[in-house]
Amino acid sequence: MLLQREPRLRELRVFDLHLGPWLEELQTGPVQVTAIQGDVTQAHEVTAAVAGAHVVIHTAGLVDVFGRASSETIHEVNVQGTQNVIEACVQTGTQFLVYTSSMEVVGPNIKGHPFYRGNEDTPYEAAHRHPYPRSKALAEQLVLEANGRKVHGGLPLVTCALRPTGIYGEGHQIMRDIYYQGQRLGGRLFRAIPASVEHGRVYVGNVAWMHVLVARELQQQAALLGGQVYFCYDSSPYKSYEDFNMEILGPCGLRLVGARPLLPYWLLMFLALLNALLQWLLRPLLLYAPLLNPYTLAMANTTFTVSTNKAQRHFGYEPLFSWEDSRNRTIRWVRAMDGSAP
Ligand SMILES: NC(=O)C1=CN([C@@H]2O[C@H](COP(=O)(O)OP(=O)(O)OC[C@H]3O[C@@H](n4cnc5c(N)ncnc54)[C@H](O)[C@@H]3O)[C@@H](O)[C@H]2O)C=CC1
Ligand SMILES: C[C@@H](CO)CCC[C@@H](C)[C@H]1CC[C@H]2[C@@H]3[C@H](O)CC4=CC(=O)CC[C@]4(C)[C@H]3CC[C@]12C
Repeated sequence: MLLQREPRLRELRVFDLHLGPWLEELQTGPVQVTAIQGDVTQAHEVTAAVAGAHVVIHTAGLVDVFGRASSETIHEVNVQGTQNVIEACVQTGTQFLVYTSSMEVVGPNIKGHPFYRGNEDTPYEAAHRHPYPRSKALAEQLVLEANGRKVHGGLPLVTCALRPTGIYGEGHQIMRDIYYQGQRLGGRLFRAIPASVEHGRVYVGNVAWMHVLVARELQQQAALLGGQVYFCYDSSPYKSYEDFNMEILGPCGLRLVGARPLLPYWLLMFLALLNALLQWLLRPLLLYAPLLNPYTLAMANTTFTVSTNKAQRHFGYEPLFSWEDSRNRTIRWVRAMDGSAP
């Protein structure tokens, strides 16, 4: 999107642990695209990649709520990695840093308090035990506290953090896994979450667009945007996590069975705990990481939606993709996956 929507772009550097063939497709236009294979936990690699950059968009992260990675690894990538990016900006004189934070920095909290169509100023007790939200909250704090630090050359570092709600769209692995789960169950999914529990979702293209826009406006309005957080939002409907997924998986042939959860919450939590026990027992032999675990069940059962226009007020953000367009693009992606089932 930077290549399509940022006319002043002269070079795009993509720094990632895993580079993919998709990068070759980007290298066909007038803008120089530099792919750098590297690890954000390695400060020297980050510094080398950042040197000479005008703006850094730091979106790398270990997104794991399924117990695949250790809490130490999650912390090392998400927190230490972010610290490395900040120090690289300071040492090399890069003045603008945008961080991809997350709704999870706020909630849902461990007490299951609902956050109903809240905004960046809504009071809410952010309390986390899980390594992922803790790491995102610590990383966001580092980024916001770094705002105003002097970078090499004496100018101030200008930072901000974007907080996407549940991202969906092309490449969404969880949506993909749920689709194949439904196919294995004869085209059916079984409701486990009450339809009344709203969970915020935002299309990946609109998240990308907000990053492009804030990276541009951060340079023009440093005093207003520096040190700020912005929820990522669009016109995706407020629905339960499962009902939202069915907006996409329904047209792909799946059916959600049950107008209300087929099992009581206590039984679902028992099954989630059983999954967690199995994961622990099997770990020496294999990685067992199902969707259902105590954390994901609690998350899915706690309302968390945002209603805000802070990004619009501060830097003129308007979603680039309508709900219909976002939905149709995602449906097309799911349909194109057929035949590539794992
Ligand atoms: N998926 C979601 O619903 C949401 C994601 N986010 C945030 O968005 C950002 C992108 O996440 P997704 O696109 O969902 O996940 P993703 O796993 O598709 O993207 C993460 C990227 O970071 C790279 N990466 C991981 N460890 C690295 C390391 N040590 N060094 C360099 N690169 C590394 C991965 O290779 C991958 O390309 C993350 O910071 C995540 O916390 C925020 C809110 C919602
Ligand atoms: C119990 C299952 C019955 O169908 C449903 C399980 C759904 C969960 C896998 C998801 C429910 C809420 C999701 C999280 C939410 O969208 C916020 C997130 C923000 C991020 O930064 C990363 C992803 C995630 C933690 C997301 C992960 C999947 C859910 C827990």
